[in-house]
Amino acid sequence: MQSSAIPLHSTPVFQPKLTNFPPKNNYQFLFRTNFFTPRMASASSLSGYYPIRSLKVDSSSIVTDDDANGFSTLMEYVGKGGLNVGDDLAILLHHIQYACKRIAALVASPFNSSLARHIGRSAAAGTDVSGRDAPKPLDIVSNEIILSALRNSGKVAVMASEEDDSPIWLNADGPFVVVTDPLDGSRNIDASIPTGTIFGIYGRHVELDHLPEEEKALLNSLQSGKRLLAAGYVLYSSATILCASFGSGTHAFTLDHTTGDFVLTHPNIKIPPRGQIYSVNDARYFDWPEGLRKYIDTVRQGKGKYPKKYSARYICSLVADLHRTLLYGGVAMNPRDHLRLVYEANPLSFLVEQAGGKGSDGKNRILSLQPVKLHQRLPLFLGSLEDIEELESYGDVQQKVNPGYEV
Ligand SMILES: O=P(O)(O)OC[C@H]1O[C@](O)(COP(=O)(O)O)[C@@H](O)[C@@H]1O
Repeated sequence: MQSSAIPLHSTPVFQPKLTNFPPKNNYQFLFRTNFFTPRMASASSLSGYYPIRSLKVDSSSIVTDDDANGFSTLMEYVGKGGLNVGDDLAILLHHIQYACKRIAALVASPFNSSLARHIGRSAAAGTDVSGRDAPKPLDIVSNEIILSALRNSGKVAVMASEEDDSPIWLNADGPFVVVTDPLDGSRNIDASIPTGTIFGIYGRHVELDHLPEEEKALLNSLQSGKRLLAAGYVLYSSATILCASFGSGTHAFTLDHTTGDFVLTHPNIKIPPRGQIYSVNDARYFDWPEGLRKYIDTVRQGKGKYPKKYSARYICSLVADLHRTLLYGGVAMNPRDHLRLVYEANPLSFLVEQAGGKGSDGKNRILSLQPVKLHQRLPLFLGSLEDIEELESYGDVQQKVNPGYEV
């Protein structure tokens, strides 16, 4: 139980010095935030971590409240008074959360469109960035931020990112492999619609250590979702929320901008077994197979197993659509081959399962799939256990017609 004595922080009011803005020809300011900059964090610089050990945690020992403050931060939660995930993973998380605070600052910055133009020009030299799926400049910047955080952690052997053609080999001694979509939903960014970062963490396959770098980087990145040690997303919205699982429940932490800490606000999220919301781009209705059409027609008329008329909600930003689904229940889906197994479907299915829900491609459990290609795409259905099972019972729910859409 959270203590009711949550301290109220006074928000500092900064007087902008108008003469300083915008800074002249210098976009570096966008990378600076008021948060602490971790360099190479070490176990001794992060108080209270036990030496490295496996991720088997005793959830009965998890401390969710800090006596002094009435809340616990992400780093306290994973430290020795909480989950005690071990030094290596705690250090890695420290760097990932810092990277996400930088991305949060970037997407909320009044200058991000100038940055987009600036970086867009350099990225465009010799490259066609006009296509719908072409990386947006903020994708590229976010990718760089995550890459530098993982490198600085010293704990990552390989990073595989949706933004890169191939995985990047970082450190032969790094115990972890990180897969990531650094900025999902970035097509929404110019309208300030929520976006998110997704990440999954695996152990490095030591038995592959003898292989050439390129080969072991790829094989380490193609691990089945069943092997995830931890996964998470960060939602950049009216609040910045880091939602993570280390294999013992799904927990969400909200960024307190006054302290720079992610504070535990949603311990042990349990997705309702039924929701009353479906989330899909239903302009695609006429490209859907019969089974999916029937399912949606049925639930929106209140004729499904749950006799309520379902409502539609679709942000078109996977992290935001999933976050709502975790809290309110229902189904978030993209029935066409669009979302990526490695960077999106696996980490998010892990979180959903840890919250008691289900992640499916319409036929199979996502976490049981063996990725064969790094950028493999598939239909994705995430949500309440009973809703997903009902949807799967319609059989024919994967959209095969995928013409590529203009918006
Ligand atoms: O165009 P659709 O099929 O509605 O797809 C929308 C989905 O695509 C995404 O924008 C991801 O696309 P990208 O991986 O190409 O960025 C999700 O955030 C969103 O859920």
